[in-house]
Amino acid sequence: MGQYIVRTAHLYHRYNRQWAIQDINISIGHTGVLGLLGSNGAGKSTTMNILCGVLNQTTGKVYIDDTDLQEYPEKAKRLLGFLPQHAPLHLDLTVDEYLTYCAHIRDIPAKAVKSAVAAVKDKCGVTAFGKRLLSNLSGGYRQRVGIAQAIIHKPKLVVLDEPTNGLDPIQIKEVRHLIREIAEERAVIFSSHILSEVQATCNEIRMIEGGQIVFSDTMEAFNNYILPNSMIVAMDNPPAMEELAIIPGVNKVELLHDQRIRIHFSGSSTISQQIVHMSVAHDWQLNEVTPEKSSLDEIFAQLSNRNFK
Ligand SMILES: Nc1ncnc2c1ncn2[C@@H]1O[C@H](COP(=O)(O)OP(=O)(O)OP(=O)(O)O)[C@@H](O)[C@H]1O
Repeated sequence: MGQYIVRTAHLYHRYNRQWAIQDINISIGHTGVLGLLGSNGAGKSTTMNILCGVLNQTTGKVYIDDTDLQEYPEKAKRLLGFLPQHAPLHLDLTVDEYLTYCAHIRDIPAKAVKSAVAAVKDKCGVTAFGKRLLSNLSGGYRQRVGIAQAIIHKPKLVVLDEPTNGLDPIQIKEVRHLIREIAEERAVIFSSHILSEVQATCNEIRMIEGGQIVFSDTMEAFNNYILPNSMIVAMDNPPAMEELAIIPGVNKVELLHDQRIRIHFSGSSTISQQIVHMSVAHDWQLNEVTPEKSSLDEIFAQLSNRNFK
């Protein structure tokens, strides 16, 4: 068993003249969830399709548990399960028929198929829907069946491309829970364009933008990295805006419609303490300080500029 269940080395891909991804190096250990976060068109699906051997890279290597995916596709693909962005569901089949079909495709021995289908239905919470046509399931349950087909053969690595896309908030919560459960026994890679989604589910994060990885670390490191860069303050006796604007580190102040003030700053995490001290000294009667975190767009912009790898 290798150190990593999946490792890519200098993956590049272009569909036409333009590179869709460039120099993607991702590795993940044998358990846990790695989130691939990126906006639309960033290169998530391209990366995942290559990771799963559905698309051949232009250059670079993918190793699944140290097996070269291009050289030994059959051996490598036995180790992985994949839920593409558009789940490969046959809507005219029942859940039982579909999962039985998937079990056969995955080479599960005939006498073990029934128990494999029952076990995966139980794991994914679809036991009650075995006889239901897939076309009659809600989006959330279809997605559960999509995840079930990806894990029916007990792969060591599961790759899920935007698994919560189009689901309602309750379904999203349930699918997240399922992903975390699945990841207790194996590695999971999943993609999303929603930061909170990745924050809620993953231990590791890789942020991709313009086809390149712009952040690669643990979720904890990422959360520490996205420090607040603005705050909302409310005061009963506020000073003139100019007085706040000249505080060192403050970039801009905005008076909001409810008379609260948004202060944009950079480089200093002590601005809020300074405001509190000045408020006491000048009797501004401060009654609220709320830090605001950057939007995902701002984080992408910051990280892309720094080329932080
Ligand atoms: N089959 C294709 N032919 C040509 N260009 C493609 C093809 N598929 C993707 N692209 C381009 O490659 C780039 C990366 O696309 P990709 O689908 O990997 O991004 P993504 O992060 O998964 O986006 P989304 O969340 O919208 O699916 C984009 O510029 C996209 O337009």
